[in-house]
Amino acid sequence: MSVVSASALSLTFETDDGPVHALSNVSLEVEKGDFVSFIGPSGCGKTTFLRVIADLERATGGAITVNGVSPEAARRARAYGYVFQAAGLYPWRTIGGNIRLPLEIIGIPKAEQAERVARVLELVELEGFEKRFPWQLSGGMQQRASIARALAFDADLLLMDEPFGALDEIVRDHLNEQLLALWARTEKTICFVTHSIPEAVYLSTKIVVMSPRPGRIIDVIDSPLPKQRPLDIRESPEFLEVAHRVREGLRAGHSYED
Ligand SMILES: Nc1ncnc2c1ncn2[C@@H]1O[C@H](COP(=O)(O)OP(=O)(O)OP(=O)(O)O)[C@@H](O)[C@H]1O
Repeated sequence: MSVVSASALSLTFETDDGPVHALSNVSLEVEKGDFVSFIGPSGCGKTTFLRVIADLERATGGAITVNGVSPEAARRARAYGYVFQAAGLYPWRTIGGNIRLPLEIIGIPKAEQAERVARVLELVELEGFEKRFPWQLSGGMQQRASIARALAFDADLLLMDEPFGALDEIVRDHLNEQLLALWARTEKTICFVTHSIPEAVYLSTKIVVMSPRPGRIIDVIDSPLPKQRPLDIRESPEFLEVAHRVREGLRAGHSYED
């Protein structure tokens, strides 16, 4: 069974300036354990697609299931953790307090909250930072804390919307490595939005190239790269070939617009 199964999905926003076709005829299967990146220019519907999976938007056409059920049923069953573009930590709560907050809201017993916080802090390599406040952490560490918060739900599916977009390249490289290690250890299914070709190719088992107006899929690339990926794999011919195909797809999508 696919984790996400979309078939001829479309979503049109009715706005004062007329309809906006954010998604058109999107069909995609995300299998358990996949690391799927969505790449494409601004406005091609990447965030909208993630939000449909998360039941934060409703499709206006086609069909989608998450873990075999409707996005609403999946949300109620806490099927996913969501990591946003900005870390979005509450400044008046400690890192541990931020991670705990959603667990408090859904009524997880205190002892289990503590266990989960300790486990996810270890997964993102932030042991010892539980009692610090967000402003005492670097941008990269804050983003890791927000990943920890999403992991604390213990869902098999992680939705990540450009989590590293605001970070400099060195920090981003490091977080990409850490995220791959975390993915390998936890065997989660990850849907990841990015604007960066190297990031998409480095991280993914499957790359979905999208194009705007209307937002649609141009190409789906199954990565030939092995699961173990040192950073210097980015200089290998296989890597460069996939990056080239992504770039070609983006270019083709762009000329469609003109
Ligand atoms: N609530 C909304 N009402 C009207 N239009 C919307 C709404 N949300 C998104 N859109 C439009 O739908 C299109 C797709 O937006 P979306 O945010 O999914 O794109 P994106 O690919 O994630 O872009 P970016 O890379 O800039 O985040 C855009 O044209 C956007 O303006």
